[in-house]
Amino acid sequence: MRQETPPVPALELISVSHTYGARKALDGVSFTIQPGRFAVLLGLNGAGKTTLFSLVSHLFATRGGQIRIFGYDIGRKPGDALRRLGIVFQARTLDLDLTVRQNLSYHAALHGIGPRETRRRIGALLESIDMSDRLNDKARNLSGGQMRRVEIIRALLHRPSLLLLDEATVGLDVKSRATILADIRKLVEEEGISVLWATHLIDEVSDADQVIILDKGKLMADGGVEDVVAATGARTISDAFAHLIGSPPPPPPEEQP
Ligand SMILES: Nc1ncnc2c1ncn2[C@@H]1O[C@H](COP(=O)(O)OP(=O)(O)OP(=O)(O)O)[C@@H](O)[C@H]1O
Repeated sequence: MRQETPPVPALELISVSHTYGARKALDGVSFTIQPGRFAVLLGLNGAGKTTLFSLVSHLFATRGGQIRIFGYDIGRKPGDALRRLGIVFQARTLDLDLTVRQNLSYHAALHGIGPRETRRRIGALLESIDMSDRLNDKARNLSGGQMRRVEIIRALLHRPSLLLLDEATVGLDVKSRATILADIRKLVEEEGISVLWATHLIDEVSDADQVIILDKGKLMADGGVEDVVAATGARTISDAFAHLIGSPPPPPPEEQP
């Protein structure tokens, strides 16, 4: 009988640790995300999500453990690994004095994409987020939600297979949050892209997601929503999260005072 070879994971962390001086930000974290999966990295402020993103994107060197993107070790084969990775950081990174076109073209040039192909990709991606008419607007004239969506399509310009988003909906209104989350879920469904979505908001988790819970640098749970709920003996993922981190999860922003 022919044995099926298992797919190469989109992302693999093996015993990853990171310290800032004496402070341990990540402590032996291991998990795997399979291709085409939407994985939510759930943790409160200070859990270690941004540190983890900095290691996966090679901003920091991995000193403890190993990170592989589609089988490529980020330390040994950074070019091969990073080519497959798109990333949207928590902090805003558009140049406000440049137009949408200039912000996007600059990123495409960094990835060696030619001018004609750049124009084609920018046109198609802007259309997909219904922002074709904003091509020549300065970034500073966009709303917070529009800026985020431009950052997301910028991260997709070089056609990555794995997309990382760090608290992508922070500071946005309810409608923009829902639109962005729905757009990303559509990408997973239609393009088979793999996503690691970092958030502290439990309402961004959906039943079909893989959920990875971090607390104070430690991996507390990793699995399908149903499995994580069952493993903690809770009734909902919100209760499971509260149980694992030892405090009630923060309410969604619209319920915050
Ligand atoms: N440059 C730094 N120097 C020292 N300590 C740091 C630094 N960056 C982060 N830390 C600490 O490392 C831990 C993890 O922080 P990190 O920013 O990765 O968490 P996070 O889950 O992304 O939180 P947030 O959502 O607030 O950004 C925290 O205790 C934080 O104070």
